[in-house]
Amino acid sequence: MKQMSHLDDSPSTPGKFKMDKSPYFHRTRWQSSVAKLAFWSLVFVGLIFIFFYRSPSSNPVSSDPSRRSLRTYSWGGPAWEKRVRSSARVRTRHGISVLVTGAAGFVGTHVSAALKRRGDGVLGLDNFNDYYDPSLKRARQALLERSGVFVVEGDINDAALLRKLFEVVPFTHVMHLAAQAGVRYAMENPSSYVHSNIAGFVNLLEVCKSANPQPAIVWASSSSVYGLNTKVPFSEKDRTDQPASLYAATKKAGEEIAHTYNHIYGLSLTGLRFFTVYGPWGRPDMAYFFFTRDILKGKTISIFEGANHGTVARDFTYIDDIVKGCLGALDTAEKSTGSGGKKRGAAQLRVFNLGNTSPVPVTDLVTILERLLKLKAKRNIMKLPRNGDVQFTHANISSAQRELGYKPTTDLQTGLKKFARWYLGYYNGGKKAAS
Ligand SMILES: O=C(O)[C@H]1O[C@H](OP(=O)(O)OP(=O)(O)OC[C@H]2O[C@@H](n3ccc(=O)[nH]c3=O)[C@H](O)[C@@H]2O)[C@H](O)[C@@H](O)[C@@H]1O
Repeated sequence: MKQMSHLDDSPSTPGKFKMDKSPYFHRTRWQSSVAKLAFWSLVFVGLIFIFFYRSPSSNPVSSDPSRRSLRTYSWGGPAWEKRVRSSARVRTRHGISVLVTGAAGFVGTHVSAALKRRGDGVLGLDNFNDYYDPSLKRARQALLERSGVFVVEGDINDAALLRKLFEVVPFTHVMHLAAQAGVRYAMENPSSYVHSNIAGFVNLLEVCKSANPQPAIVWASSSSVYGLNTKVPFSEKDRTDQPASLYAATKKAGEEIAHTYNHIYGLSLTGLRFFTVYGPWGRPDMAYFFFTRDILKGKTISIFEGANHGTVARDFTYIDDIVKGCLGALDTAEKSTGSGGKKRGAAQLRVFNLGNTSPVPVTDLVTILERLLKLKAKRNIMKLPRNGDVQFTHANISSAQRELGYKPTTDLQTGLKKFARWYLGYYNGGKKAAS
């Protein structure tokens, strides 16, 4: 055995074997081992340094959206609680107190401002993730702060934070708009959709079902749940079991999850299927927004078309109309029936289309933008990629009209005019183009 281990240790040249016995050799070998160890340690440390320095995700917690909940947000303390309470304070006799998730988002900002304007109590919550330029979210936050809405920085996956908020304020309603949006991005980062639209939603519902009193919840579903449905206009009764993107699948899952929490815990739940919402303070990942940016920059834009040059169209819906639909849903939401996590009776469960009822081809959208910006777009017509997009959407809104008093009044031309005016103002006459 000894010989074996000796052999294992020894260099392969037999001549050197004898020298092993010399004390001098021991010393030099020890020194050279230390030098080798030091050398390899340096190489190792260097490699680690290069890896972290060069890696685009040197801060994996903040740059991987699926792990955003691991980000630590600071909240709590008497001053913080005072701000929460004051923001959520109802200022009219029949007002409601609403927790708006995704408040620094496009729809969230508009809905929060509208609620505040009419005297309701509003508290915002947003994780300010970097799916698109967070400075736009900060600007929306500043706007809300000026009108008295405090936006708490935190994630809907943070149960302790949500519980704390309900401890401080007995919210009558939750307007749940926080989500991972965007149809095409779902192929790049699927887990962020599961994280926000499924795990986050369940976490929120868990806290709501245990709250006392339970709030009524209105939340954002999507027109994308109609997926490959070909029956037009889309009615809430149509099939929604053929989603064309993971985004759509997570929104559809949300509708099923809503059913479960309504059934088991008596939570009052209303899902709103938004149809391609656009307008001032919009989302830079949406076509009308980045078409505007690229036309101003003189960059070519890709316009999708269906098979055999088929028209791709959307039922574009203006933000102010959507806001009215959201307020209508909140105002007609019945109370949840459960308490202490137990159902006491049947509760309301609804789903509504909020669209414009007049689909417009994407090519026409570009023509309107050209007129408004007084510039010719460089158009590249290409086949609709197989990455989640559907060819057209068209809402039947009779249900929302009847039950929410929803009545869209803004056509695409008028709405885009308001958007373009905002865009040019916000980005300094188009000189400072959106990133
Ligand atoms: O209605 C909805 O539920 C959805 O509306 C939008 O999704 P989408 O309608 O696809 O909106 P855009 O991404 O702005 O696309 C608008 C139209 O432009 C087309 N498009 C998009 C990108 C592009 O480079 N070229 C192009 O022609 C799309 O195919 C689509 O017809 C939102 O991004 C989703 O978050 C939302 O849930």
